[in-house]
Amino acid sequence: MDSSEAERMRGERLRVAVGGFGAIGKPVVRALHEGIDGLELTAVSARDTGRAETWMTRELGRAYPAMPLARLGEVADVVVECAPPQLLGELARPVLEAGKVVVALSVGALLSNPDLVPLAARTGGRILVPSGALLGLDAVQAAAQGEIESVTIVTRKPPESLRGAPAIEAMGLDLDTLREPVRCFAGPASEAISSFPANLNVAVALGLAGFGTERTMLEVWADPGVSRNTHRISVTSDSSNFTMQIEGIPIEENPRTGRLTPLSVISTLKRLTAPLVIGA
Ligand SMILES: NC(=O)C1=CN([C@@H]2O[C@H](COP(=O)(O)OP(=O)(O)OC[C@H]3O[C@@H](n4cnc5c(N)ncnc54)[C@H](O)[C@@H]3O)[C@@H](O)[C@H]2O)C=CC1
Ligand SMILES: O=C([O-])CC(=O)C(=O)O
Repeated sequence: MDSSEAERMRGERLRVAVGGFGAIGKPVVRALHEGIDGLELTAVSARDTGRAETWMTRELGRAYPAMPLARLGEVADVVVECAPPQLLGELARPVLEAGKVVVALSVGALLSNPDLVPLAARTGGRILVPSGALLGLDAVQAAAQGEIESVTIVTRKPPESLRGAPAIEAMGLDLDTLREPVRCFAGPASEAISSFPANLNVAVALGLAGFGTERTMLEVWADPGVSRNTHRISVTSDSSNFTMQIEGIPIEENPRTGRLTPLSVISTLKRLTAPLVIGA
């Protein structure tokens, strides 16, 4: 970050761009449009620019500039990544090369782009991972400053929210006729993401928060008995043992994603400039 960038971080408004215009991107764009202290929305990126412009004009009364993911870093200090996971590198590399900030939602894709963290370390860029659909990453990170003995996460999802996952297709599971819960995965978080690239970012975020994705143990259930994306996390460590559960209400437009996730991004954005930061 050069001195003019540093000045902007201190005094001027931070410029924010949003890459991906779906279940997470739209509410985040709306919140930035409605106003977050110290932040200014400068651009968005969508697969279908025309549709995004129509949506913004209808819903917000103006269309913010739309541009390709790889160019968002040219017009923003902070770029929110909420696009399909295979596009994380394309969006993040130029932002990090410029020493800027990526707020990453496709956390699982950090594992298949292992150059991004060293790139950020070299340039002074930063990758911020909101807690997203999860909870308690602050406590897991604190416990990791001591000795963690185990971290487990058991995920139960309504069958509908697992539709399209490669693992479900490989199992030949008919999600429409499930009567009983079916376990679709058991193993380390690091191995789950290739089978569920759009469903288990939370397990990778949990792993990265403390015990490592290879030691963080995950079970995934397609459960016709739940209507919410449910994650139950248990941690044992030399400072504390804790168990946490979250039941996320799926977003209608994209039931793979819960309502809390865009709110978590908005909260992360607010904390970029807030004078008081809780749970930092
Ligand atoms: N960390 C977390 O807790 C969570 C992470 N996620 C992840 O966040 C990411 C975004 O999730 P959602 O908003 O729910 O997905 P979504 O599928 O609703 O939205 C993604 C958007 O990106 C757009 N897109 C596709 N190709 C593009 C391109 N070349 N350029 C620009 N935009 C393009 C799509 O048209 C779509 O509108 C996904 O990777 C998802 O797995 C989702 C939920 C929770
Ligand atoms: O909403 C959820 O359960 C989490 C999710 O999709 C993800 O981690 O990608």
